[in-house]
Amino acid sequence: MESLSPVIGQKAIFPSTTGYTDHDLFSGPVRLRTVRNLNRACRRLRIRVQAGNGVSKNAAAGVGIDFSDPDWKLKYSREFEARFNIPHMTDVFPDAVSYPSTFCLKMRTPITETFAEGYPSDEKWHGYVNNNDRVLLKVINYSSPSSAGAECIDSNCSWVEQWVHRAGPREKIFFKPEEVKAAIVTCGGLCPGLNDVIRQIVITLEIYGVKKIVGIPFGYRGFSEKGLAEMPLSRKVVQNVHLSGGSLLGVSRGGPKVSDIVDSIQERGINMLFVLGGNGTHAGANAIHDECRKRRIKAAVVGVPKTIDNDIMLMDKTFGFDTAVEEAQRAINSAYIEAHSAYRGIGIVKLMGRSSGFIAMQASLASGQIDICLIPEVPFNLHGPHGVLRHLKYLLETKGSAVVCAAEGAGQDFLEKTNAKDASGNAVLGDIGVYLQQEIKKYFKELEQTADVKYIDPTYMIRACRANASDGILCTVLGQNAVHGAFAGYSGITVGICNTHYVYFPIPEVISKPRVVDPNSRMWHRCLTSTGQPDFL
Ligand SMILES: Nc1ncnc2c1ncn2[C@@H]1O[C@H](COP(=O)(O)OP(=O)(O)OP(=O)(O)O)[C@@H](O)[C@H]1O
Ligand SMILES: O=P(O)(O)OC[C@H]1O[C@](O)(CO)[C@@H](O)[C@@H]1O
Ligand SMILES: [Mg+2]
Repeated sequence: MESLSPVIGQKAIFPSTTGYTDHDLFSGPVRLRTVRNLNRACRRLRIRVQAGNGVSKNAAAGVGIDFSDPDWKLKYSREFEARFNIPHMTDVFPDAVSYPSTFCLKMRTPITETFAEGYPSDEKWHGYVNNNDRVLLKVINYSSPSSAGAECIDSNCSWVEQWVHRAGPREKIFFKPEEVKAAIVTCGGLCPGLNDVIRQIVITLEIYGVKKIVGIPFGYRGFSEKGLAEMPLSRKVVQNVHLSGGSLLGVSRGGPKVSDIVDSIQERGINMLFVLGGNGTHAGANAIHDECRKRRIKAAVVGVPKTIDNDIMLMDKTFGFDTAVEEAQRAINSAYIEAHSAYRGIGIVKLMGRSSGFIAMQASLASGQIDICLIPEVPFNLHGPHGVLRHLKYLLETKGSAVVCAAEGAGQDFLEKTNAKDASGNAVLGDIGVYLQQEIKKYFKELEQTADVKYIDPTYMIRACRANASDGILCTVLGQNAVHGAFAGYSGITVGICNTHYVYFPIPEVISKPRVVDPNSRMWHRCLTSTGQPDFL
């Protein structure tokens, strides 16, 4: 089929031409100077958005689509359906046999040891999800490309429905529970909720009747490193693990080649693999899925996206993000109290967020204590008449104190590049927090003005904690749905929440690029409104 999607995994997007309205920005009392600055911000933001914001929106728009074709919408929908098709075991094994699901909550007979009497099932139970059920990926019908945050396919912002697969238990399953050996692995950095997801996967597997469940220790490394033994898992083992942060199984970056991982999967007889991690981990999971197909191994590889950075495409949020934001507020509050109590105090908080400023933006919004929020997606000047330093001077003169929240990926252009990489190949970033602290001190020293600068770096504290209630629930649903997806015979998929519903995505679609804050989104505009910060360009 002719490719109609402009860029795989990327929607064709027309940028807003107006950015935001005066009403949106000036709904609260704003100082005159700030109004002037915000006006300038509007103009500059507009220019920047049109220039592309890193992701060249204009360049992506309409590429490959013949809008003069009266059927272009139909073709786009078909192409979309194909892109978001979720790989199934029957793609490779057309004769794969299905069985009535052993997941049936209505007939609560205890799971028998052997299923010798046949699988428990209840055909009248309406708790299953039909394979043809779909969830709408985009729910806003933008009337114009100039609407804030508009993501359009054509220049009229025509409405084209985009459906993705609904997650949940299916009536037919493609694995006999007694033949399943399920493994769980957690990779990358820590994230609140890892233990909650592990727990739910184990509990749900047991409900299906699976007896062989193991944890692979310390991420993908656990597949190859000697001395790292599988950890047997059961409801009893995981019962209370969600009460603490971290990962029961341990995490790591780097590790063996995909072919070595698949060798190990074959040797161990694993036929269900649940992979908890971020974009790198999912790239690995997809490669494992591909390699299993190549070798004609009947295995289901299912991901559960984990990242406090919230940088995974297409989903409302990833688990752990809410908790990280909540924890981040504690650091912001401390910085605020320090700054507020000091004579001409300035507090700086650096938060995680390698390429996405979601934590910094949301924590700034939630706390209401931030005067300047700096994120990787929005460039800024430190020096000069419109720079951050000049604004800090203004804040000290008018408010007496100021608090800055910076995402770790912000302002990297100011820092010396080292080309250093971590074990997974991720760039090691310079410390923007330390740099800001130094530059602020220098600036006020040169002005011969007092500035009491306090720097807080709560980095690991915001992700090493236990999941909060909302993340706990999200983890529960995602963990359960991961198991349902595997039993349904899907592989190379990941689970997510989409417009409050739960869905399965093919892995490549969610890792095609990092999800970033759209500087033209209502949320970033709300953040600017809340902080009152000007454009720093
Ligand atoms: N393209 C890839 N193909 C195969 N494996 C990969 C790929 N990228 C990363 N990995 C593996 O995935 C694991 C986790 O990757 P990484 O350290 O980048 O964390 P992540 O999953 O992106 O999570 P985080 O959000 O914490 O960064 C590592 O073991 C790494 O070797
Ligand atoms: O120090 P570590 O464990 O490599 O993790 C740091 C990284 O993990 C993340 O939290 C998730 O990718 C990033 O924001 C951060 O750069
Ligand atoms: Mg990553």
